[in-house]
Amino acid sequence: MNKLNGIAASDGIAISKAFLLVEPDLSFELGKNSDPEAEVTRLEDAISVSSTEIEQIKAKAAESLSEEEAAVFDAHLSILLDPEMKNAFVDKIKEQSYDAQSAVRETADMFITMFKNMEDNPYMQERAADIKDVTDRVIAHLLGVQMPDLSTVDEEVVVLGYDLTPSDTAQLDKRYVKGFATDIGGRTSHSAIMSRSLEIPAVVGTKDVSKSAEAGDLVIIDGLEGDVIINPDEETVKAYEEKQADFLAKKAEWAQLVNAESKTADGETFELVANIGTPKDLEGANDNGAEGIGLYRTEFLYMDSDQMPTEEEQFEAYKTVLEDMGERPVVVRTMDIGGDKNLPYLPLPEEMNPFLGYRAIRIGLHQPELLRTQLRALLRASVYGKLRIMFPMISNLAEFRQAKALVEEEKAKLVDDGVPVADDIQIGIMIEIPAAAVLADQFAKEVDFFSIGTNDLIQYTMAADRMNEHVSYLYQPYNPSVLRLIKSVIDASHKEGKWTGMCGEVAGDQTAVPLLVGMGLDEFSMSASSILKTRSLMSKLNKSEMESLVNKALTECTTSDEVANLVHDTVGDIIEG
Ligand SMILES: C=C(OP(=O)(O)O)C(=O)O
Ligand SMILES: [Mg+2]
Repeated sequence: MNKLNGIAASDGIAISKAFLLVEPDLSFELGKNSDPEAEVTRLEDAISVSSTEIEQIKAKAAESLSEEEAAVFDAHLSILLDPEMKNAFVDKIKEQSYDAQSAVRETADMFITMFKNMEDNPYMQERAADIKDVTDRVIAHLLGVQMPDLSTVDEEVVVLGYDLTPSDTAQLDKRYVKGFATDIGGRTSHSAIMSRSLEIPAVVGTKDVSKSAEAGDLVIIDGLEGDVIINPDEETVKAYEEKQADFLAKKAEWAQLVNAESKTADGETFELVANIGTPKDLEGANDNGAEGIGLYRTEFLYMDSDQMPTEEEQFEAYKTVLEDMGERPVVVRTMDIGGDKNLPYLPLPEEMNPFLGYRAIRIGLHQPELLRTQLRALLRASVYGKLRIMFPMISNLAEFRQAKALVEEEKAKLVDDGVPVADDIQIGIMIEIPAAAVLADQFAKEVDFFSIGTNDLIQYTMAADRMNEHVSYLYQPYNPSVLRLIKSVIDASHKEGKWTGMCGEVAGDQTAVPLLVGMGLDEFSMSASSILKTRSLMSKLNKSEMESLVNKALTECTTSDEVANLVHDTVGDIIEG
C-alpha cells in the first residue's frame, strides 16, 4: 500500500483499477531489413490497424465532442492514408533497406522538421503535431507497444497521468472513468476545473502518481482530502467504501435543493450561478439548480478548434447558452487566451512569465479584430436571453474604456445594418489584478458589475503561481490581504449601486462561503457540482452573524490559518454538515 498526497480538485471518492495515461516508450535503434516485401506487409498491417483505431476514437469522440472537435481525427486519418506519405515509407524500406519502424520514424521526422520550420504558417506547424501523433501510433504497433487511449476505455477505471489536457478530459467517458489523479497542477488548473464540471473525483499535483502505479493496480482517489492510495489493504478499502457512501448520502440530501432559493437562515438571498466552458456544460448547470451562468469561459471555444472560430460559429454557441438560460442571466467573458491557455493557430511571443504577459484583454486590445468578431457575435446573440459581457484581466480604467468603446462601435454598426441588439446588456469586468481591486471605487463609477476572479487575484496578490505545486502553500485564499481586497471591492460596488460576483474557485469554497455571505457578495459563481452543497450551507448561516465573523477575521487575524481556524471554530459544525 502506497499513499500519495496532492491537491483535492473534485469532490468524491473513486475506487477502481488504474489506467495509465502515460506516453509509452517508443525509442529504438534504427535497423535494416533483409526482406523488403515482408516489411512492407508489416507496415501495411500497422497502418490498417491504426486507421481502424482512429475511426473508433473518432466515433467515440463524436458522442461527447462537437463535430468540429471530432474533425481532428479526420485530419489524422488523411495523414495516415495519404499515398504520398505511404510511398515515402515504402521507398525507405525498398531503397534504403530500413525496417518498417525505422522507415516510418525517418520519414516522419523529415516531415515534422519541415512543417515545424514553416514559421509564417502556424496551420502547417500544427500539422507537425498531427504527423507525430499518427506516426507514433503506427510505430507503436510495429514495436508491439500498447498506446494508452482514453476513448477506448470500456471498463471502470481511474485514470493516472502526468497531466490531462482539455481534449483528454473531453474524451473521458463518465460511465467508465470513475476518477483521475495527475502529477502536476493545482486546484485552479484547467484539468481540475474540468474534473469539477464533469463531476469526477480528482486529485492533482501529486508530483509522481503516474510513476507510482502499474496499469491494473487497485487505486483509491479521495477527492475530498486530496489523497491517492495505491494497492490499499482490505481494511482501507472498507473504510473508503464507507466514506464514499457517506458522501453519496450527503449528495442526495443536497439534491433536494435543486429548485430552492439561495437564502440564509435569516432570509437574505444571494445568487448561485455556474461557471461553464462550453454549451455542453449547461446540462450540469441545470441539473444542479444554477440560477444563471456567472462565467462562460469562451476561450474553450477557441481552444477546441483548429482555427479562429468564425463570427457565425461563435454566435451559434452564445445563442445556445442564452436561449437555454432564458430569463436567467448569462455572464460571458471575452476570450482569456494566454497564460496556460494557448491557441495553436495564434502564435504568441515566447515569454519568461506568461501569466504576467500578453494575455486576455491585452491580446483583445492589441488585435482588436479578434475582439470585434467576438463582440459582434455576442451582440447579435443578445436578443436570445439576458446577456452580460465581461472583460478579463483588466488592470486599469483606460483598458476598460477602450474595450467598452469597441462594444459601442460594433453595436452601432449592427443597429445601422438593421440587426437587432438588446438594449439592456450589462458590461462588467473581472477583478483579478490587485491594481483594479485597489481602484475599485473608481471602476465602480463606470462598470455595471464586478466579478472577482480569485484564481488569478490570489496568485497576483501572493506572488505565487497558481499552477506551481512548489508554492501552493503560499496560494492562500483566506489570507487577510486577499480577504480585505475582496471586501473593499464589494463595498465599492455597493456604494455606486452596482453588484459584485465572484467566479474564482473561492466562491464555492465551503470555508470561504460564510465570510463571503458576511461581506455581502451578491453572486457566487462556481463549478456546477458545488452549487447544491453551497446552497445547503448558506441556508444554515445567519448573515448578521457572518458580518461579525468577517469583522473579526479582518481585524484580529494575521494569517490564513488564523482565519480558517476562526471560521471553523465559529461555524465548523455547519460546514461539516
Ligand atoms: C475565474 C478566473 O479566471 P480563470 O480561472 O479562467 O483564469 C479567475 O482568475 O479567478
Ligand atoms: Mg483569471
